[in-house]
Amino acid sequence: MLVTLEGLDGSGKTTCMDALGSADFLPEETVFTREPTHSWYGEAVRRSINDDEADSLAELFLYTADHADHVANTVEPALSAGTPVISDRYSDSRYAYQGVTLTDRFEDAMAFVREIHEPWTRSPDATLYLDIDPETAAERSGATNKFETVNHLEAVQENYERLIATEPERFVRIDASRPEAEVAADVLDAVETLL
Ligand SMILES: Nc1ncnc2c1ncn2[C@@H]1O[C@H](COP(=O)(O)OP(=O)(O)O)[C@@H](O)[C@H]1O
Ligand SMILES: Cc1cn([C@H]2C[C@H](O)[C@@H](COP(=O)(O)OP(=O)(O)O)O2)c(=O)[nH]c1=O
Repeated sequence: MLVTLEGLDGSGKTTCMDALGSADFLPEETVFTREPTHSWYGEAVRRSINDDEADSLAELFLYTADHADHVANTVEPALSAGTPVISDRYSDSRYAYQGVTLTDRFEDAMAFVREIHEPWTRSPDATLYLDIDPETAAERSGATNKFETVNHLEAVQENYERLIATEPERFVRIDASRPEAEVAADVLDAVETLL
């Protein structure tokens, strides 16, 4: 089973991944992973994130290359062996974020990004959406990169809502504005139920 965590920057994904890492109900071999990954493709992505002049279409393909490598070399092999995979960000991040950065180039940028993935990606079985308002998200994330402004995060949030409306059965919405321990407890409960 592939479970993904999604949400705005600062929504608490890393904090919840840490809590999942010490959950005793998960098999020892569970793969905890993330996008951008730690591979050299992921390094290229981080370089682009920190470059305010990066071309948004080139950036989409860097993220997508990282995803292709992640699916082929981490996600699929684990799933084929029956090992659960939990990923901090995954394809929905591209649909939501690059669905915003590419709005000046495509009529429906999110649809374009989805079409690029559709023939080869492996969709998540379930996605936990850490729901938080853009102001709190920007505050918590410290607005350290070009994606972390309130205006940008508002548009990203709208795209996440579009994705949830399209596939409500895949998403579990978690109110991430509550204290860390409560959010993490809900995430653990949701994953235990899913598995
Ligand atoms: N529920 C919460 N309430 C208050 N602060 C939180 C909460 N969850 C996370 N934080 C803090 O917000 C910051 C961003 O959290 P993090 O888990 O790194 O988010 P993300 O991985 O989604 O960007 C960290 O300083 C973290 O300690
Ligand atoms: C995976 C992914 C991340 N991003 C953005 C979201 C973040 O602003 C940035 C880095 O992601 P990440 O390191 O997960 O940031 P955070 O822990 O703050 O949520 O990259 C995209 O725009 N598209 C993507 O496909």
